[in-house]
Amino acid sequence: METVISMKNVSFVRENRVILRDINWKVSEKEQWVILGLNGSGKTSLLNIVSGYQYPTRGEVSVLGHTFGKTNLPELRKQIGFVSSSLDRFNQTLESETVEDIIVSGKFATIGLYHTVTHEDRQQAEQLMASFRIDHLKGKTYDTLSQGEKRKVLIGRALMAKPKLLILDEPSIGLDILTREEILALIKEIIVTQPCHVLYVTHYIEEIIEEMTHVLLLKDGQIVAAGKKEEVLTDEYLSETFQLGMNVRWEHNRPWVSIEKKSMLQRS
Ligand SMILES: Nc1ncnc2c1ncn2[C@@H]1O[C@H](COP(=O)(O)OP(=O)(O)OP(=O)(O)O)[C@@H](O)[C@H]1O
Repeated sequence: METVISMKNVSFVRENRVILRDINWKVSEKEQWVILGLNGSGKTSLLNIVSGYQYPTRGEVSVLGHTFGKTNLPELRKQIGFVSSSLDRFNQTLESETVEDIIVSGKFATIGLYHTVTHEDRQQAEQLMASFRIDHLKGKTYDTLSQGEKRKVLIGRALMAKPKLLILDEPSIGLDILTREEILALIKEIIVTQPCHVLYVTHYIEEIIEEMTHVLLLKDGQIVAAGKKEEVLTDEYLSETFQLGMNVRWEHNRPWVSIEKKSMLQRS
């Protein structure tokens, strides 16, 4: 079985602060992982290391068979699709782009189209739009889209490069319940139909759909638990991770949490 991600004793220190400490984590074939943790627990830092945008201070990292320090990181990055709300930083450039151009640009990992686009590229983008049921948005510019439509376009853009690893950093942020379920349905379709692994970061435990198999819990840059979701999503581990008394229950193969009365409305 091929290892998708391997981290051995990884630490990440910035400005004399330990942001990630002694991370030992392995993602194998056919595993779809969710990363959970409070604000500032180190989730984005972990994703940035996986995608080669930040280098660990200590430890060994290997992603999709590329061992850091012995590999060409730009080559690795081409195999990783990254959908993050931080793309909003580039909104200025995105705003006036059409949906189809944004999706095609995913092939070149650029914001804006600066490369020669082939007929095949256009066809692939059309197929993606059809499968995401956003073909009616063709010709529209990004600034005219709803939040949910924008999210679908960015996920489509990430898939354009046929990534082996798709990182989704809080893709449901700012979405209403209906639109969030649409995005989750899309992610389910991707997991089932595409040969790529998903790494999903969220603050909402009920977004862990049936197809997501494993969970990593982070607290203060350290792993609280990592493994099969049924073993990790326990009252004890969740309460420790979120520093609140929490109870988990499973409904329609999804975990839902409630907060214990004594922990409600507490102020730090
Ligand atoms: N390059 C850096 N230099 C200094 N501090 C950093 C750097 N990167 C991250 N941090 C700090 O490390 C901590 C973890 O940040 P990170 O963004 O990884 O957390 P997170 O779990 O993704 O948070 P959120 O859920 O709020 O997005 C934060 O306190 C952040 O300020």
